[in-house]
Amino acid sequence: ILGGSTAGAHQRPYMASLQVDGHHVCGGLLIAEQWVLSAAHCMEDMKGKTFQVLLGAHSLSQPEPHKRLYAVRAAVRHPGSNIETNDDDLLLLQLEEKATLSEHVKILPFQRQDVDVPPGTMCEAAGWGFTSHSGRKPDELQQVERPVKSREECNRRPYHDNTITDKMLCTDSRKKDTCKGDSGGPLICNGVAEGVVTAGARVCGNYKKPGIYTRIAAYVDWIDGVMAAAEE
Ligand SMILES: NCc1cccc(Nc2n[nH]c3ncnc(Nc4cccc(O)c4)c23)c1
Repeated sequence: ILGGSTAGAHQRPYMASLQVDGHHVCGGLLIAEQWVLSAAHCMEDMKGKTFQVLLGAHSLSQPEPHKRLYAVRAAVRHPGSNIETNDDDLLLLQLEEKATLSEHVKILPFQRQDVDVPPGTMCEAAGWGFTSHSGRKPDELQQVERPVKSREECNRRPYHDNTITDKMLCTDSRKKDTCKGDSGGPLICNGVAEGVVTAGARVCGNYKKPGIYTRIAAYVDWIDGVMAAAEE
């Protein structure tokens, strides 16, 4: 997160850190006791390694009583996701067991009504991604407030030039923005998860490349279907 601030400890108890070999690679959000939603692109640099999911954390390094690493029983990428585009950039991770819910670990409701968030709505992104262009990695969860940018404007030059579909939304990215390591994390508007961070042009903090999010409401049937079909 560029231009943001340290979140209050455990004030975002739905935040997940996707870890490979003990290192944070992406964000995620707890949407059910045994399910974390993230971004399909987060599985790209895995080379067959395995994910673990960290829940209940504020600091990535310090011992915290409610912090716990979960093994992943299943990783389901959206069938439409691919490395060339931002389309359908969603990943569902089934935890090895149900998460122990507490004040520090909670489920975040997501938007089920497929209606665009009105442009200008102030939303929040959070994550442990880069806090500087030089690639500084925070130890504690960061957050930033961003206004939604209309799809019509986001699709103009010099912005994203007609690559933003109805299943994506944009936020202004001048100075304050998501960045590497924030992919997969939530965009929260009025207390409800509306989007999942996608890297898009991978540019951070440049007003010409607004932040792009996958609109969760456009994938409710897929999400419900995967969770319902998964075996215990
Ligand atoms: N703001 C959109 C957004 C959301 C999520 C991730 C991303 N960026 C990235 N996703 N993956 C990446 N691999 C390498 N570099 C990357 N961005 C980068 C790194 C250092 C300086 C800088 O200005 C930009 C990214 C960008």
